[in-house]
Amino acid sequence: MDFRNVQLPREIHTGKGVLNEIPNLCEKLLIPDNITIVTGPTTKKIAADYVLDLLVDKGYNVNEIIIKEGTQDTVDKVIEESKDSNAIFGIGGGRVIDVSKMAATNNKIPLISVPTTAAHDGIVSPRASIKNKDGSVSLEVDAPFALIADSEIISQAPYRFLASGYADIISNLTAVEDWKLANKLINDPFSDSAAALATLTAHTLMDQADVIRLGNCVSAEVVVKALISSGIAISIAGNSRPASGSEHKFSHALDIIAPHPALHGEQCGVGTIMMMYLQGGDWRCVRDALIKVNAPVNAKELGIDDEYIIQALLKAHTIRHERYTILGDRGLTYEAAQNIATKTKVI
Ligand SMILES: NC(=O)C1=CN([C@@H]2O[C@H](COP(=O)(O)OP(=O)(O)OC[C@H]3O[C@@H](n4cnc5c(N)ncnc54)[C@H](OP(=O)(O)O)[C@@H]3O)[C@@H](O)[C@H]2O)C=CC1
Ligand SMILES: O=C(CO)COP(=O)(O)O
Ligand SMILES: [Zn+2]
Repeated sequence: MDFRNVQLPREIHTGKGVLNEIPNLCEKLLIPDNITIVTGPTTKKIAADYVLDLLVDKGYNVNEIIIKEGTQDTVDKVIEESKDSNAIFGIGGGRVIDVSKMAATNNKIPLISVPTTAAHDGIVSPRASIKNKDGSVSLEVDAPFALIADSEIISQAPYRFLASGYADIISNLTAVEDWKLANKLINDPFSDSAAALATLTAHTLMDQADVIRLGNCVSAEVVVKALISSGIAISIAGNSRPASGSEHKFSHALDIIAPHPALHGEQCGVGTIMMMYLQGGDWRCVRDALIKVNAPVNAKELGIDDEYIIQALLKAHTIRHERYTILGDRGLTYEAAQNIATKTKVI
């Protein structure tokens, strides 16, 4: 029999002001004495210092590490500096949370994920993306032990992050189609329940564009809950297949090629429009939903030159080559790439 461990967070707290629940949560989770907070220079002031005071008031010894990069060197530094800690709090954006996930997994201690934006489903998934000389590598890690997502803080972040999280969820639509294709063509293991959850989450958000565009606490909570569902779909699948297909390959390629890449979810949203065109789906409907939430739908709005879009389309199939998608083994010709991007109004 094939046993697999599906890892899910044990505690999920979302809503306005949930940061204040952190001391009681620590008590409930029986976290003993020493806590490491990993944060960034901006997010330190937005949330980490506040949490640090709450924890110190509760009697904890707290060590705060401020990181600026999501590289292996940074991970190694956090592993070393948190080796005597009983838990890590990752308080910040995706980079901070991924470095925290890596360190917590390595040191076999629980990670409490405290996102300050809802820009992608990495806030809760058992994956970490670490930068290297070839761009980045996506690694399997322990899922966060708990998630504390304060919708007030998340709604006060620049609106762009929320639209990015929305687009990252919409990209589940093409990811799942790619996964079905790979299952039919090369017998790639497929999970009906993970695919159904990922697709349902994307459809639910498609219908909620008018709520998201308001950028308030309710919008933040709707996106956070969708990101949680998507992260759970990844946990059930045991890999990122339900949430990452050809559109993510395009975004990963842009991260390598474009001199100034846009946000992860923004790029995935534009990739979804083009890959859905290739898959024969209703790409106009995806485009309309992204326009409604003010997410980028073309090269200009991404702030990326047309030529980099074409180059990323040409490179996309080489990223994580073993993951079969609509791009096939050989990828696109220059003419096909140009045609897809033009037809979908991306360039
Ligand atoms: N694990 C996974 O499955 C996934 C991981 N990723 C990874 O996540 C990273 C991208 O994450 P993302 O969150 O977009 O970006 P970053 O974590 O890089 O954060 C971008 C900037 O936003 C700042 N910031 C964070 N929160 C706020 C806030 N509330 N108000 C104002 N500024 C804020 C950060 O501050 P500060 O300088 O303090 O950090 C940083 O300067 C990449 O490394 C990517 O590879 C992407 C998708 C999935
Ligand atoms: O971004 C992700 C899901 O939204 C994770 O994707 P990757 O596994 O391609 O890094
Ligand atoms: Zn993503």
